[in-house]
Amino acid sequence: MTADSGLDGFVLTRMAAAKINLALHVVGQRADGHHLLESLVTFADAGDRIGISPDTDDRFTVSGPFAEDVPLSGDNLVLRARDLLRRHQTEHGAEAPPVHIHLEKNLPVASGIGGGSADAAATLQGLMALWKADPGADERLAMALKLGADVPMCLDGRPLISSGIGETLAALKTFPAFPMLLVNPRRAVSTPVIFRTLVNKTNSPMPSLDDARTTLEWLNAMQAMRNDLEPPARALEPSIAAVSAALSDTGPRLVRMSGSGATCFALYATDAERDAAAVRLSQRHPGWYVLACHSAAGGTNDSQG
Ligand SMILES: C[C@@](CO)(OP(=O)(O)O)[C@H](O)COP(=O)(O)OP(=O)(O)OC[C@H]1O[C@@H](n2ccc(N)nc2=O)[C@H](O)[C@@H]1O
Ligand SMILES: Nc1ncnc2c1ncn2[C@@H]1O[C@H](COP(=O)(O)OP(=O)(O)O)[C@@H](O)[C@H]1O
Repeated sequence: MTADSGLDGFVLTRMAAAKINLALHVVGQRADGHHLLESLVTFADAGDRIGISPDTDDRFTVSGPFAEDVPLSGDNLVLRARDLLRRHQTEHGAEAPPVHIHLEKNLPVASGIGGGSADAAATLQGLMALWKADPGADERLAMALKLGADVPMCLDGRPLISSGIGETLAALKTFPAFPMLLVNPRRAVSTPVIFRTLVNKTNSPMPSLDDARTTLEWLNAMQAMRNDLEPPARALEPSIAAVSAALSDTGPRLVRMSGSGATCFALYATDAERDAAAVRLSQRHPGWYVLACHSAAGGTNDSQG
């Protein structure tokens, strides 16, 4: 396992898109301690990248700006996904020959935008294609959940509403794309710690989103929603308040923290407004991670208005 330069020459490449919890309501807790969530989720048109090629032995290499922050051991979600799918193949008498997997780590680690989950999902998808593996929908969901609560939604990759701990997914019939900024203060935040410090485990559910059609209707609906993990994350990591305030100063339509933090997102009316905000924030806060991108559109509505 060594550092490597890039993805040129790989037989197969996959994007592992950043996941954004546009809203996240914690509505209960299971007997096993896992929290029951309702979340409005979309994906960025940017993220990590995975390359896979057949090889004589299994290999794993990592490059990219956040390569040093990911475990290179078997704990890496890329390797856990590979090993899980291989076990499934072996149990079904199917082939799972050695592969070289390369991870281009572009997303900050432990940042609330599901980089590891997206990497696991992209690895499963890539290896299913390479090994011609077809576990079926139920087994695929079970494997994804074994890797993490966010992995099923990352496999889906479209704007959706998730519930349970992330096992129930409902794709959105319409959802607008937005010019979006993702900003992280480069402070890792631990998901289990945030869940543990959350005081109120039973909060009001998300409102019905059945009537939202236009961009304005979606924005109004999202403004009335919350991220219940934001208060405990702000208490643990004060730089989240600074990121959120700096984003709010740039005239966006919505600012909120994603997942368990610390990344905050801002949605803008136009690419030009987003780009001006990105320049301003990068100049004022050179230590922050600032990514200008678009969020994915759902269904047939790809309006950017
Ligand atoms: C909070 C969310 C929102 O999308 O995202 P991130 O902040 O991680 O991006 C997810 O629920 C995170 O999912 P994921 O990152 O896959 O978490 P997992 O590895 O399954 O769980 C890590 C730990 O977080 C806690 N956990 C996770 C999910 C959940 N619904 N309830 C929990 O209490 C548990 O202590 C668990 O052991
Ligand atoms: N491929 C990977 N990318 C990022 N983190 C990984 C990966 N594999 C394992 N991890 C571990 O998973 C944890 C959560 O990372 P990540 O998925 O980036 O968090 P989040 O979902 O909060 O953005 C980290 O503690 C990290 O060490």
